[in-house]
Amino acid sequence: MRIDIVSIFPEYLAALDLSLVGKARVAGLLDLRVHDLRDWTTDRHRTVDDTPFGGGAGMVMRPDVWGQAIDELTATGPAHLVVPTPSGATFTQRTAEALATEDQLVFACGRYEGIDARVAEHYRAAGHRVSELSIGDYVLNGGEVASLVMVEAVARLLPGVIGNPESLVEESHGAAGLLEYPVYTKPPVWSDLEVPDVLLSGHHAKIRRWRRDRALEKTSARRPDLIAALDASTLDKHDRAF
Ligand SMILES: NC(=S)c1ccno1
Repeated sequence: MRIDIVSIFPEYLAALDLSLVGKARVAGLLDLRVHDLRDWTTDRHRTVDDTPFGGGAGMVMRPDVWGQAIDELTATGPAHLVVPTPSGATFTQRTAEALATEDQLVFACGRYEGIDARVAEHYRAAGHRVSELSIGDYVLNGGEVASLVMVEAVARLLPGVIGNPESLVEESHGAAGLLEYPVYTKPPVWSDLEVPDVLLSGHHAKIRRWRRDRALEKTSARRPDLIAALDASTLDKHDRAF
């Protein structure tokens, strides 16, 4: 997969050189490129914004500059344009799974009051998939942090990035559709708190059942909406599997 991220603060994306995503790039599992939007400007001040039509506070990012950038970055084939915005559809694990199947993602990091609406409109009309996505109901100063979040969520799903793909199944919001059960490691007693006996029993069926019950318990308490979204067959599968 190729991922392009365009920003006026490319250094914001330096975190993607680190840890699992950084290792995946070095290993060739992910072709991730970060670009400075100002490289597509043509004036001496490298201007990327202007005042909003209709008035109002702040500045709007110009469509012509974004158009030059996205045209160049999508020239090699069908790319999915992702625009992080608080007015977008909610980004979830299911969204990450869908984006992880794409050949190329282009993240357009808006700043100021956002990107001229015609950019998304133009690329939809040109046949590109365009997703305006929000990582939550709050406002950031730009799309860079949201892009970091979404790129990490997508990249970790790519083959070879996570050491043990099995761990993707039982983690929160994974295939099981639940929040993850509580996890423990050595020492067996810490701060007068003991690890649950069943986890020390070596009885794998009981451990699976205990984990399933804790996952259901936690999900029911914290995210009853996820329980409601599970169809009966999934819940039944939980009973059969644990
Ligand atoms: N909530 C999101 S994705 C966002 C982007 C910019 N500001 O907020």
